[in-house]
Amino acid sequence: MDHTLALHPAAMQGQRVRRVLFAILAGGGAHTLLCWITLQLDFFRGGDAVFYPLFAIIWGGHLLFLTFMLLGLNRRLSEPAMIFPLMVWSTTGLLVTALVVDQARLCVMMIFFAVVQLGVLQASLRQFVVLALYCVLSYAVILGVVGVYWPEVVDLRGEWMQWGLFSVMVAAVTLLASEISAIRSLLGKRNQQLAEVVERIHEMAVKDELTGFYRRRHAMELLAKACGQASRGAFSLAVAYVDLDHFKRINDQYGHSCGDSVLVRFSEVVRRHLGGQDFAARLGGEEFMLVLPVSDRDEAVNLLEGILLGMRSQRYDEAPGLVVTVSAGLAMLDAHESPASVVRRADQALYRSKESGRDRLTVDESQ
Ligand SMILES: Nc1nc2c(ncn2[C@@H]2O[C@H](COP(=O)(O)OP(=O)(O)OP(=O)(O)O)[C@@H](O)[C@H]2O)c(=O)[nH]1
Repeated sequence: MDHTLALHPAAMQGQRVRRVLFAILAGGGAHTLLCWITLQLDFFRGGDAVFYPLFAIIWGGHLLFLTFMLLGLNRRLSEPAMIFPLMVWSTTGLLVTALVVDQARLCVMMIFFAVVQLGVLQASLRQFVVLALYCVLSYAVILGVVGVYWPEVVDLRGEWMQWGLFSVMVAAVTLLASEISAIRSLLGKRNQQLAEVVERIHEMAVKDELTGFYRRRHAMELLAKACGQASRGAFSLAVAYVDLDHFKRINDQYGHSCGDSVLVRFSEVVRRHLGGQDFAARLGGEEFMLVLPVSDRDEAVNLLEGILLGMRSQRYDEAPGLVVTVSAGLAMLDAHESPASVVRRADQALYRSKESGRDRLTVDESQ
C-alpha cells in the first residue's frame, strides 16, 4: 500500500500533459494572434513570406513537446514536467518575432509574463534567473540589431526606455518567483514530513512494537488475501500457530524485561527462517501465527522444526541456564477452505502439542 501523499504516476502524467497543452494553446495562441494582427496592419516586417514559415517552426516545436509527452518519453527525464525547456522555447519564439514587429515589440515581449506564469509552481529560482537574463539580454541584442540594420523604422530612444521598463518588471517578477519558489520548497519538505508521519502511524497501527510482527487484525486481512491466492493455485499455504512454553514462569522467575528479551529473540529466530512471501503475526502475549506460502507440507514442517530447534538452542545473558522451548500447530489450507477454518485447525494442532508435552510440532491431518 502506498502511504505517501503524492499523486499516482498516471494521474501526475495526465496533469503534466494538460498543463503543457493549456500553456501551448493559451500562450502560443495569444502570441500568434498578436503577430497575425500586426501582419494584417502591415507592421510585420517581411510579410507573409516570413510570418507563415516562422510560425510553422514555432508551432512545430510546440507539437514536438506535446508528442514527446503524449508518448510518455518525458518520464525518463530528471524533470518530467519539461517546464523549463518549454519556457525557453516559448521565449525564443517571442524574441524572434520581436525582431520583426517594430510597432508592437513591447506588446509581444509582454507575453513573456504569461510564459513565466507557466513555471511559477514548477521551475527553480535558478531557472527563473537564467530565463530572465536570457530574455532581457536577447531583447537588448534585438534592439541593437534593429538599430544597426533598420534605424529608420524605429525611435531607438523610446525603444530603449521600453526595454528598461520591461527589465524592471522582469526583475520584479523574478523576485516574486523566488518567494514562491521558497514557499514551494518549504511545502515540499512539509509534505515529505507528513508522508513520513503517515507512514509511521500506519506502521504503528499494523505492527507490534516489541517483535515487529503484524498485529492480529492486519494479519487476518493478509491471511484472507493469501488464502484467495492459494485457492487460485498460486501456491500451497501453510498456517502455523506457535506459542512459547511456560512463558509465565519465565516472567515470574527472571522478570518481565527478561520475558520481553525472550519475545524479541523469538522474533529474530523466526525472521531468520522466513522467506520473502512468508509473514508472522503476534496474536497475543506469547502466541504467534506464521503464514507460509510453500511448495508442499514437508517444506513447512522443515521450516517450523528449524524454528523450534533454533529457539531451543538460544542462550540468554540475563538468565544463564534458561532454555526456552516453543510448541507449534500446523495446518495446510485445503481447496476452498476458509481462513477461519484453517486457523481453527492450526490452533487445535497447537493445543495438541501443548497437551502432549510441549516443545513439539503437531500437524493437523483432519482434512
Ligand atoms: N514479558 C512479557 N510478558 C507478557 C507479554 N504479554 C503477555 N505476557 C505474559 O505471558 C504470560 C502468558 O502466560 P500463559 O498464558 O499462562 O501461558 P504460559 O505460561 O506460556 O503457558 P503455556 O502456554 O501453557 O505453556 C502471562 O504471564 C502474561 O503476563 C509481554 O509483552 N511481555
